[in-house]
Amino acid sequence: MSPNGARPARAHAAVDNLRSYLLAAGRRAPDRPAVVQPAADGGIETVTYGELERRTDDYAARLDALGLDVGDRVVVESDTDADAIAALLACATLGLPFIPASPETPDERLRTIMESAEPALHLQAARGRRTGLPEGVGTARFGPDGITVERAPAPRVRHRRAVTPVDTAYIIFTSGTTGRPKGVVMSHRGVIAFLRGAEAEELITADDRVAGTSPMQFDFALFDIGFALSHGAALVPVPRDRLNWPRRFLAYLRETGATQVDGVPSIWRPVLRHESGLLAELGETAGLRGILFSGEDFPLEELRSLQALLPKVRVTNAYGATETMAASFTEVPNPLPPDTERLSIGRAHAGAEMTLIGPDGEPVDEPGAVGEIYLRTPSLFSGYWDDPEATRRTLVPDPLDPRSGRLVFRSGDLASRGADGELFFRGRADSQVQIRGNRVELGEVERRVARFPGVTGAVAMVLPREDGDPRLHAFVTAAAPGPDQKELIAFCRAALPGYMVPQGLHVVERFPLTVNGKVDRAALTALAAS
Ligand SMILES: Nc1ncnc2c1ncn2[C@@H]1O[C@H](COS(=O)(=O)NC(=O)C[C@H](N)c2ccccc2)[C@@H](O)[C@H]1O
Repeated sequence: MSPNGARPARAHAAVDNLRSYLLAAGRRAPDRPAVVQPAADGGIETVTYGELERRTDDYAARLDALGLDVGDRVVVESDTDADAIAALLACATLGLPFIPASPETPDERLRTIMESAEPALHLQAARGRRTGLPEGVGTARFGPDGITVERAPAPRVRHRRAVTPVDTAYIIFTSGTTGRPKGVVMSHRGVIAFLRGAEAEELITADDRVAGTSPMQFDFALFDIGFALSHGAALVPVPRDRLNWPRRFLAYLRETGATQVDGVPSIWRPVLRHESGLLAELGETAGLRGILFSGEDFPLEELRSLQALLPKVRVTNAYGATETMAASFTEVPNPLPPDTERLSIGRAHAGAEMTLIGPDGEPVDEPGAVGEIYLRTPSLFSGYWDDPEATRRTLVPDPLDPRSGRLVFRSGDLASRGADGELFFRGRADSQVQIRGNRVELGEVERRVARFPGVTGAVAMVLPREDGDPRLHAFVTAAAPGPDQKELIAFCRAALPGYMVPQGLHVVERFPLTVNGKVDRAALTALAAS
């Protein structure tokens, strides 16, 4: 029992909490669709906002009975569907930070995350297959009939009485560059401040149906949930077994009436390669009107092909990091001007601001000059879980107003400003590489290689060599029979300075992808070493 006897209050409806914020739009219209998903009988079913709220309350009552305290973590392992969303919102209602995980998460990685986060409970879908969970953790399953507890969480004292906006809504573990996953801690206030900024962009309305294609442990999936529900729109989570087959993916978009498709650039690669005709038809005859991408640069040739097939569809470049959910939404001009070298990431969404800072800590304002993006925003993360050192390096005093005590997000991304002040993404600061003392912009190498006839994609990387200088490698995908390597190198030499001509060339069938759908550069490194 809690020291003061009474049970902890739930999040008060009047203060910022992810649950009340995401269900508010549906309160005014409880019969509108909240989630469109596969039905048990193989068809499509719609879960209304009213049903979603009832399921959320049902799960919250069951979780409350377990005696957890505000701040106790809950791993929620599932693909995205209405029940999973109800589980997330039930956690938010009680102030239980959720740690989303997708069923594809390898056992070892889940164990590492759980050792770090020490969750009170592992909650998976009724049909989830995860076993062998650590002894000290409670285990339960959620489904249409509510939550069934297999192993109750250890009893604890409940110290907290209220759930406040600065309490943690979720922790997303990203694969930190050092290999140890970093837990990005996001408060209710941070997420809601961001979603309010996104709403100000007026990208969608309550009549939209937003297809989400990211796995749940990627904050892109949480963005899709928040983005759709905060507008009172419907979310259409695309099951993985449909996403991976172009024809089925496009059929599912048509069947569910998706009007907006969110995802990383790589989700379009198989569709462009194998089903461009069906895609064009979808743009013509179905209700598709928007595509939003994020996570990494969209290769320009692929983006041009997509726009040519979907001339009426607005493409939005959503830029940002998990630590602030995102930063900007920029419409991609259609068609892309032929001399486009890099994509604009525009300006920060309403309520935030991106500043470029040079190596000397001074602002960089002149057009074309490269600086590191520092983001001023109310949607800052609270810090990295249990890692004050990494937090101090990333949440830094505002370089333009250091005495104010205000912190800003040091993004690690480089950008330059265009003539009207809009930003252009120039890659990661830590991937700015030196070859023989010269700074190489990998994007420039990739763009040149991708222009070679027959090349369908290019990724450039600098790989260290035990004995000598780092070497510049290019990995290409190409239509058969693949490029003549000497001709491709000569083609690069004709336009790039010597130090930017790839010294290693590797033709691959397709680019390896991370679980979040980004190009897996670590896998390419291993391939180059093999
Ligand atoms: N539109 C981009 N162009 C080019 N590089 C990019 C871009 N969006 C990120 N990135 C890169 O990815 C990094 C962030 O990676 S991340 O923390 O995993 N987050 C994401 O990738 C997605 C992000 N949280 C998000 C989710 C939902 C909507 C918008 C944005 C950024 O620092 C950039 O380097």
